[in-house]
Amino acid sequence: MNAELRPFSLPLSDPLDTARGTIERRDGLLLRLETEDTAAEPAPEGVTVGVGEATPLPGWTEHYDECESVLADAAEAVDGGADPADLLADLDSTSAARHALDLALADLHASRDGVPLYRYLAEYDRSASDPETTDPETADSDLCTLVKSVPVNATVGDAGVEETVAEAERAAEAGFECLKLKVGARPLSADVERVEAVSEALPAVEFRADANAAWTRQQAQQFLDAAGDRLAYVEQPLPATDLAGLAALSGPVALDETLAAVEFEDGLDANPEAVVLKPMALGGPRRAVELAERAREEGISPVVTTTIDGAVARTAAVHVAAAIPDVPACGLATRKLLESDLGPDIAPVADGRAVVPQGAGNGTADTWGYHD
Ligand SMILES: O=C(O)CCC(=O)c1ccccc1C(=O)O
Ligand SMILES: [Mg+2]
Repeated sequence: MNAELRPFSLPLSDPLDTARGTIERRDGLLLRLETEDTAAEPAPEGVTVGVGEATPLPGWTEHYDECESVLADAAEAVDGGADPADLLADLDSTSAARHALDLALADLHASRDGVPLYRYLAEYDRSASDPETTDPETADSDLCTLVKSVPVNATVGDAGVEETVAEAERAAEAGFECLKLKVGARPLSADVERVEAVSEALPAVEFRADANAAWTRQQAQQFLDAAGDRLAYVEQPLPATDLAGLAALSGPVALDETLAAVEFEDGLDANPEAVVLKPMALGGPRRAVELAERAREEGISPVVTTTIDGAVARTAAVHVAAAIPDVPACGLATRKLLESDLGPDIAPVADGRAVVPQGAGNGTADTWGYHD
């Protein structure tokens, strides 16, 4: 197998203001695997390609430099004859790098099988969770459900009341039925006012708020008491590792940063309303689908989002969402925040839903040559 790495840098046209600061650009690496494999039905070209993306974001993943260095080692090992699947374990503490390899492998397998990535992911999860009863002969016919699109939320950055309402109205006008507001960057009373204003302006829309770990226990409870009734949940009201505080809050809470900082099972024990699954922060699309299944077993809602990734990882996250039955609205409408992208958008958002690509694999292998 042959492995190649290529760095990229994507500026945001619309920087995202959060309680943690402003996200202005996304730098990352594409990983391309190519194999002349011995599949029953080899691709006409005689090779199969898988492309993965690592777009690290400290706070959720390792830093860029570490990501680049471990991926360069992995690519060299693959070129030297190592089985890439054996290298995944080495990347356990570098989730963005692991994501690139996990996605490249999943894309390669799905492409070789001639199925869209979401079908491969759903199948992979079934056989992982129930190896005894999954008969490979019949499994595929059981899983022929066509998922054409998945529901997505609009993401509204931190801003004053008027701008927040205007932005929310534009999103609702564009067909979004679920909106996520960034909070925690201004005084509590101002955020409560923003939530009240949007929910009064748009009574039919479901709202979420994301505090990006900005509050103390007391502030978080105060916000939930004042605005909780108007919100489906508050994402990450407290610092990532304050599990006891998160578990003690009264009102609906979702975990995001926490999932990148502690064992997933410990996060589930805090009994959140929802878990925000970022494949980039969890080590890859296959892992994200497994964790979604675990959350569901506990009655916890799995919401899929990205760290504002490029087209390769964003499309893969759409496949992850499509592999989860009855997935709730996901934070996947982030293409419009980017000024340029790794390739054409094959999972475009319209009317509050993202189109799920139906070609083989992730469908983004040609992004490799896009900027050439
Ligand atoms: O979930 C969404 O609506 C979009 C993604 C998002 O908010 C986000 C994007 C980059 C980094 C962190 C976050 C976050 O959920 O906190
Ligand atoms: Mg979040």
